[in-house]
Amino acid sequence: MPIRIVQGHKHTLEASHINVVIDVIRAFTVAHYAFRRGLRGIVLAGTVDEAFLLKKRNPAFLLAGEIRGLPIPGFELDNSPARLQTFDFEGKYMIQKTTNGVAATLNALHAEHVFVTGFTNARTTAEFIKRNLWKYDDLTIHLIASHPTGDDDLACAQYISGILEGANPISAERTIKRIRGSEAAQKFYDREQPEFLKEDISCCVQELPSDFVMKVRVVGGAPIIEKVPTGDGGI
Ligand SMILES: O=C(O)[C@H](CS(=O)(=O)O)OP(=O)(O)O
Ligand SMILES: [Mg+2]
Repeated sequence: MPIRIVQGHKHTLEASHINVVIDVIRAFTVAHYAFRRGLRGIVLAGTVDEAFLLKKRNPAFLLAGEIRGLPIPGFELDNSPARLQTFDFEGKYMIQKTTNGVAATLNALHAEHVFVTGFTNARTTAEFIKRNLWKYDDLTIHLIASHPTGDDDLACAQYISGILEGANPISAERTIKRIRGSEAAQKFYDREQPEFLKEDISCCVQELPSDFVMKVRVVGGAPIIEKVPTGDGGI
């Protein structure tokens, strides 16, 4: 089974059947929590200007994201899963612009099926793929760990790979330990950087079984992340 793990967000990938883009800290943890709170979809924006343009065309959409991890002036939401816990997403759409996860996804659209996930939905996503898409004889999968150097997304990619292959899977506990110890996590524990919440990392390392996966669909040239129910085999 050719599963290839790729690290970073500036890749040029060959076409494949499945791409899974991983961003644990924090973009697709944010996405997962927002969907669990009623969000209907996420439009991906490559730049801040593009995000504002999308907002102009769709004033009800929420702007969310970061630059260097920090809030973007004029955006309703930053990239903190902890801060969105009380936000009402019911029936809403979000425009997301982030450094790693969103950029990596925009460079990973050349596949029949494109999924995104953090650790919170990693097992659900891996089991969904195994159940529904394991039918190709010559299946090719890219697991894209979007942080260029950090171990958080790489650990999660290896966790997913272990579940897909079923041989010597890495435990959730070991994966969580690597996420907490990763370079990307350290600023969240730094008391001199209070804008980064340690609660964000707690949000990122929980496994939250869901009845959906997050799948990218390109609508009129615009990539949108949507919920696909796990019970739905006909994706
Ligand atoms: O905000 C984040 O967590 C990161 C940016 S950084 O690594 O903190 O600078 O963005 P993401 O695309 O969610 O990895
Ligand atoms: Mg990240």
